[in-house]
Amino acid sequence: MSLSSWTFHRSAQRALGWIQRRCMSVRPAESNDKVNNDPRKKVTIQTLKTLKSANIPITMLTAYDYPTAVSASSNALIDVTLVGDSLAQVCLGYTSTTQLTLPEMIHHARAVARGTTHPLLIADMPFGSFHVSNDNAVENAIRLIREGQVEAVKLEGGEEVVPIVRRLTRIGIPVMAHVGLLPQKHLAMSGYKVQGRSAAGAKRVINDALALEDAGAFAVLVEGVPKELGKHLTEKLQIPTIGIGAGPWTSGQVLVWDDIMGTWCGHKAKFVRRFADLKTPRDKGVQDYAQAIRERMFPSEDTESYTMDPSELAKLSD
Ligand SMILES: Nc1nc(=O)c2c([nH]1)NC[C@@H]1CN(c3ccc(C(=O)N[C@@H](CCC(=O)O)C(=O)O)cc3)CN21
Ligand SMILES: CC(C)C(=O)C(=O)O
Ligand SMILES: [Mg+2]
Repeated sequence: MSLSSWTFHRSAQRALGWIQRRCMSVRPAESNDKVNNDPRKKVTIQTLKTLKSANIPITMLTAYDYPTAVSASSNALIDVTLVGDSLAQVCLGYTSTTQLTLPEMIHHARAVARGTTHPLLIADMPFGSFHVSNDNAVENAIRLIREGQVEAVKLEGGEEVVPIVRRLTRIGIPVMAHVGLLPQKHLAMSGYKVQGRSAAGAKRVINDALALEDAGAFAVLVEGVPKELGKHLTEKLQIPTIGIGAGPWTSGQVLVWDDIMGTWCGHKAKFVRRFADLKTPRDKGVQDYAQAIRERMFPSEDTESYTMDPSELAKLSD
């Protein structure tokens, strides 16, 4: 594609996106003027801080490919799109997130980036991509930004990842921290268990979160903790908290795409709410399609087939 037609293509795409988004829903009217009611307006790290201070819940949803990214961008209500390493399980069929590689994450992040408009775009740093050394963590975070085309990275861990978070934020890579239940540690923890139920456990999570805020994290994701701890952390931290299984009082909430759509067939955690049931109509679509072929009901001779001019057809048997 030539440079001028490429430029035209991009600006036409942008204009089309603008028109589409203008036609889509905006936030409820009762929200105040701090809210991003303008779907053309890009959500930034500053937006998230403003939302926390205005006490307006931050909305975050995972996406793993172009169509899910387009859907997550389809109205102004979603603030953040996360290319979570849950990608491993819900999209790639691995048994855990520890099996996901950095090239796989980059491949999906790029696709999500192509479909993302106003939401802030964040990718998880996969297991092993930030543990070997600080230099290696920086290299891999740069790959996610440059090749994966995301705007920030998220990484799991407490005090042990503070030096990495400090290094990344200092060189201008925004970091979302992730504390509480850490799925990448399921092997060491013998499963997925709610964290911080005891006072001592809760203090560990609080100290982790405070250290990560001090290291420069712009927000902290809090997974699988009692609701009281979710509230306490949100009050104690300056930066926004995004909860998943952390109760209703965090600065925002996140869930996995397939969990809200009802298409995930594996274990359903207590914190999951299905907001749609797409599995039933999806599987019925497959069944109806196959059945129509078997019964020679597809394709229709009239409306779904091409025709040949009869005179040309006659020549075939000459
Ligand atoms: N579909 C899906 N949704 C997710 O939220 C998710 C993934 N996959 N994969 C990556 C991680 C793994 N996550 C998980 C996995 C299991 C539990 C879980 O079974 N929790 C128990 C806690 C029991 C307890 O300690 O009391 C539960 O029953 O809710 C929680 C989070 C969250 N992430
Ligand atoms: C569950 C969310 C928080 C996540 O980290 C993921 O989707 O990988
Ligand atoms: Mg994750």
